[in-house]
Amino acid sequence: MARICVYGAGAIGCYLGGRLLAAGADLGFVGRPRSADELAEHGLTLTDLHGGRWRVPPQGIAMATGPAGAATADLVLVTVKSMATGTVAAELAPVLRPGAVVVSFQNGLGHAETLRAALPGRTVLAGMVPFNVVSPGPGAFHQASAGVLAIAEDVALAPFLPAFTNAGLPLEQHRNMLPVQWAKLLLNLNNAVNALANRPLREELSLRTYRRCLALAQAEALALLDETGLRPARLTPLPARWIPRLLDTPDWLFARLAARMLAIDPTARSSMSDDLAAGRPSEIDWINGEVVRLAARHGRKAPVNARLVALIHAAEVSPERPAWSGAALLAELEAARRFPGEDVVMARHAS
Ligand SMILES: NC(=O)C1=CN([C@@H]2O[C@H](COP(=O)(O)OP(=O)(O)OC[C@H]3O[C@@H](n4cnc5c(N)ncnc54)[C@H](OP(=O)(O)O)[C@@H]3O)[C@@H](O)[C@H]2O)C=CC1
Ligand SMILES: CC(C)(CO)C(=O)C(=O)O
Repeated sequence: MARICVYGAGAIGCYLGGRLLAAGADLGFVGRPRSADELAEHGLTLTDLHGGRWRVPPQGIAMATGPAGAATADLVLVTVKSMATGTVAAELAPVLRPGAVVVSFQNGLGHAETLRAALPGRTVLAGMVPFNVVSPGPGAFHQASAGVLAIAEDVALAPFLPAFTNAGLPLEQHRNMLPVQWAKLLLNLNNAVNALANRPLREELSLRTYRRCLALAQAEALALLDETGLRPARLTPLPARWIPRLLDTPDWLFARLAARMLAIDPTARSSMSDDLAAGRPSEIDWINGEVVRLAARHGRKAPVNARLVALIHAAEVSPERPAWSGAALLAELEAARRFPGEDVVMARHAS
């Protein structure tokens, strides 16, 4: 049986790894000592929004706290945050078997390229996790929204596909992952809005002022993508370019038109919100920062996304967790859009 290693035992790693283990996969984790202690005490309990529940007892979990845990793997799923990709690539390089396949199941772009550069001779593929995972308690991981895992098409995946299918997590293969990754990134532009709002996703997305903040960030990114000729893949019932208009509809209409977008566990927050809550650096430079870099490459500016980057960096070092009202954040982003050259912080966050 093919051996799988999940590198990074956090929300996504524990959920994917736990589901695969529960379906009988030969799988081990590489994670931090605190994650090893958590899983050794509590095992894994996986649940999903459809009422599914899977249990892996502590004795069924193999967890290494260093790269040696990946040495025998045929498939490595990289599930660390963006800033850790370079370190993981360097850690994998001396231990990974020559024929091993590596998949980046991370948000943002370019992680597969970073891993590939450090891992010559291995197949490195981009993947995409569309759903949210929350941890309601120690060892517990809950899939809080729907979606199908996406991955770059490759013949090297064939031996691993049954394990994912058996686990109820089939892999949808895509010939070109870049449009898929950009479509996910457009949705992830909400991570910053959600983190600044300091509210659960469902509550935040139910309020038009926050949705209009997201619409501004998405419209800016979509205009740049249009210029480069990149058409984002369709991950939602509506094509990506219509979503800003949908976001701008009144709350009652949005609730009717976008029921699927609001089908999220009421406690779920974006992974960026979780990062701020835990005092960890965020992935803002790999999400909204990617839009700012795209603009710069084309001699343009992306002032709305640049402002979100600045606000999140400020929140990362703020002693108090900001909780922007929708109106204040919208005014801030509108001002950034209207006066792109000026670095003025308009409104202060108001609860
Ligand atoms: N959470 C979610 O709902 C979703 C997340 N994603 C994306 O998935 C990726 C993973 O996110 P998420 O699971 O939330 O992240 P987490 O922070 O929950 O998990 C990552 C884990 O990896 C650990 N880690 C980091 N570096 C190493 C290393 N060198 N060796 C061993 N362990 C390491 C981290 O420890 P430490 O914190 O100490 O560094 C942490 O425990 C991100 O790119 C995220 O954007 C995508 C869809 C949804
Ligand atoms: C699933 C989604 C879009 C929102 O939770 C996400 O990717 C994240 O939180 O990072």
